[in-house]
Amino acid sequence: ENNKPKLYEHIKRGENPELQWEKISELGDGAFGIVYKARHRVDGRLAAAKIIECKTEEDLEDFAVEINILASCNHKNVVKLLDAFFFEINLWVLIEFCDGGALDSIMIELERGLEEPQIQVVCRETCIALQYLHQNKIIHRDLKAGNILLTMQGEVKLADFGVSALNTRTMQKRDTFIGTPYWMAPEVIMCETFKDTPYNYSADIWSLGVTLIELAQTEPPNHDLNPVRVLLRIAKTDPPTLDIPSKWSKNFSNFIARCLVKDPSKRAKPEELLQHPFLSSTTSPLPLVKLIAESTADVTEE
Ligand SMILES: COc1ccc(Nc2ncnc(-c3cccnc3Nc3cc(NC(=O)c4cccc(C(F)(F)F)c4)ccc3C)n2)cc1
Repeated sequence: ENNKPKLYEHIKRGENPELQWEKISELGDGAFGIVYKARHRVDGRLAAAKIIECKTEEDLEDFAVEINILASCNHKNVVKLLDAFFFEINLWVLIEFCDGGALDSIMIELERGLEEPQIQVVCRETCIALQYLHQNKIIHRDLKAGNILLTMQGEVKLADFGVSALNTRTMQKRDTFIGTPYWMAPEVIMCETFKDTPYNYSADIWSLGVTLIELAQTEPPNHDLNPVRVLLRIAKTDPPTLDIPSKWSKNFSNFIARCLVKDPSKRAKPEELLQHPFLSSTTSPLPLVKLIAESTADVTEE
């Protein structure tokens, strides 16, 4: 049908990616395929290349969703799509390489959390990224330190290594199994029917608040509970706070409190947060350059 070409407008078909991109090393083995560090054979650009085996056209459709999201993003704080190929049942997605790695790996490497000036820079850049995504009607849905990438120059780039693309598929599949609507609660109807309700966007702001606690303490609140218990606990208890508030500025604690508001309609928006005193004083990426140098230094020493 005529909508096919539109869905795949960013995916090159019938071209062998290996003629343009050379695999250098393995970056990780994701749930849906291996990710390599790759270099462009002509201009030397570095990329992270995810190679996914697509057995059915449905698989391809799922991942095309992610590629369309990435292709529609053009912002300094969001990872950039460099290339996409579908060749011999393999889908290749190539993203600009961020040489500082993800923030959770940096904290593991350094065996400590970030200092407040470093958290301020990450927080401001991530708020700007969220504002951009929300303006483009994109909800991240999986914001955490593991999805925030750094470069050696101290740039902050929002990524999503999860299976968000597949989630949409399972979401659609889930929708069909959601059962007859007569017994459905209003908020479930709201969530399923008006995907663009402002409340869905504000879920990313809650996740930002939890991510800030993770950056300060290396783990998110309730990390010691099993996943089922956590769901009940988040829904039932008061919003989490920093374990030792006296270690941090009042502005930091207050910023987190504006994100971790249980009523989505009362939760802060990116615009408000960017005016908050915790962020207004930050300008230079310098604190992050120091952090990345330390963490990559450790790696080279090994
Ligand atoms: C272990 O050490 C390192 C060192 C450097 C890096 N740098 C790096 N730079 C860029 N990408 C990656 C990466 C690593 C593992 C898996 N995927 C990566 N990037 C990537 C991301 C995506 N997709 C997204 O980030 C994405 C998908 C949907 C939405 C969005 C967003 F909403 F944020 F725009 C973002 C697709 C394909 C790839 C290869 N890794 C990683 C690990």
